[in-house]
This record gives sequence, C-alpha cells and structure tokens, in this order.
Amino acid sequence: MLVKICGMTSQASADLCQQDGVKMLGFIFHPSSPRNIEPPQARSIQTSGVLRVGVFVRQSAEDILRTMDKARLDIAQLAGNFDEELCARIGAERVMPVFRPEAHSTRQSLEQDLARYSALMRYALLDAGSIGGGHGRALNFSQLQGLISPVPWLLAGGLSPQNLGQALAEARPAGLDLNSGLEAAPGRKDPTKVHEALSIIRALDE
Ligand SMILES: O=C(O)c1ccccc1NCC(=O)[C@H](O)[C@H](O)COP(=O)(O)O
Repeated sequence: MLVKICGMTSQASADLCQQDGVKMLGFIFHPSSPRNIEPPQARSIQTSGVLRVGVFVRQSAEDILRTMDKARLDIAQLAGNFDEELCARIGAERVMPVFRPEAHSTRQSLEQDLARYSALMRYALLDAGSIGGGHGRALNFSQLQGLISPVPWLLAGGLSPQNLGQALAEARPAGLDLNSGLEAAPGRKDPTKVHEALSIIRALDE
C-alpha cells in the first residue's frame, strides 16, 4: 500500500508521519492553504526513505521546476489544471496528476482520461472536488472499485481513521492520501490520529 500523508508544515509533523509504511510526504505550495509552506522551509525538513511530493495548483512548469529544486522534491502533484505539455515539461517520472472522478459523468470517461496520461505520469491521484484539495470530503468509494488505471492510483479526499476500512474495502486503490482527517487543527497533524490511521492501514494491508 502506497501511503502518502500530506500537509507537512514542520519537522515535528514530518517526524511524526515518517513511520513504517509511509511512502510519500506532501508539501503544499499554495499560499491560500492553511498548510502552505515556503520552499526554503520545506527544504530544511529532513526526510529519509520517503518520496517528497510538492502539491501545486496553478503554477507554470518553470515555477514548479524551480520549487522542486529549491525544496528537494521528487514528485509534483498537479492539483489544478494540467495538460500533456505541463506533465512532459516536468517529466513523467516526477508527475502525479490529480484526477477528479466527480467531473466525469461515466467511469469510462475517467478511465479514458487516465489512459491519455499513461506515458506522462508515475502515479495518479483521485480526489474529490474540482480543484485544489484538503477539503475533507470523500468520494463515492464503491464507484471506484475495479478502476482501470495505467499507473498505480492513490485515493484521496476526506480519509480518516473512521472511514479507512470502508475506503480500502470498496475502492481498492493502490495507495491512500491522508490529510485533514489526521489533523488537530488545519496545518497541524494530531499524533493520535496519525498512529491510529497507520495501524489500521497496516492491519488491513496484511
Ligand atoms: O490540503 C490543502 O490545503 C491543499 C490545498 C491546495 C491544493 C491541494 C491541497 N491538498 C492536497 C492533498 O494532497 C490532500 O491530501 C488531498 O486533497 C486530500 O485532502 P483531505 O480531503 O483533507 O484528506
């Protein structure tokens, strides 16, 4: 199971989240987010054995690449509008676009969208809403069961210790992206919720 925890704002939150089984830590570069972080601060946060993911909403390829360099990022999560050219400029091995199931009237249309980007991305992330993230709202898990994706896909949107079991059983994703459901307050992770979520995932993933 590919587990990503998003919204790192300090070394303490990164240390808390760098536990067994966590594969990605997310840094949000979006000034209006309560989880926004500046590139030098993200750079100073030490990580080990995890992929460092930068979350971008509406930025040019140049800005994204500059921030990736400054903040020592491995992957760009494209949570706003994106196209083939943007993905190609960043490089397929470093791209995780955010797809929006609610914007598609059929499952086939979502799968066609995923297929269109097959050679341009390393992972796909599926989130609720139409732009941005961290809304705390869940997708309809059962509608995603058996989804055909050319790359491993992560389920995002309103995941918390309360609904992880249902999410895994119904959507059956390759990975999970957790954020506001593990917070004590916007931008501040709650140690109890983080431990609880990761132990649930470990138990269900055995
Ligand atoms: O979390 C934010 O504040 C945010 C702002 C702008 C763009 C993306 C953002 N978050 C992206 C994520 O990867 C979240 O983990 C994902 O949307 C799920 O969030 P949540 O519904 O809070 O679990």
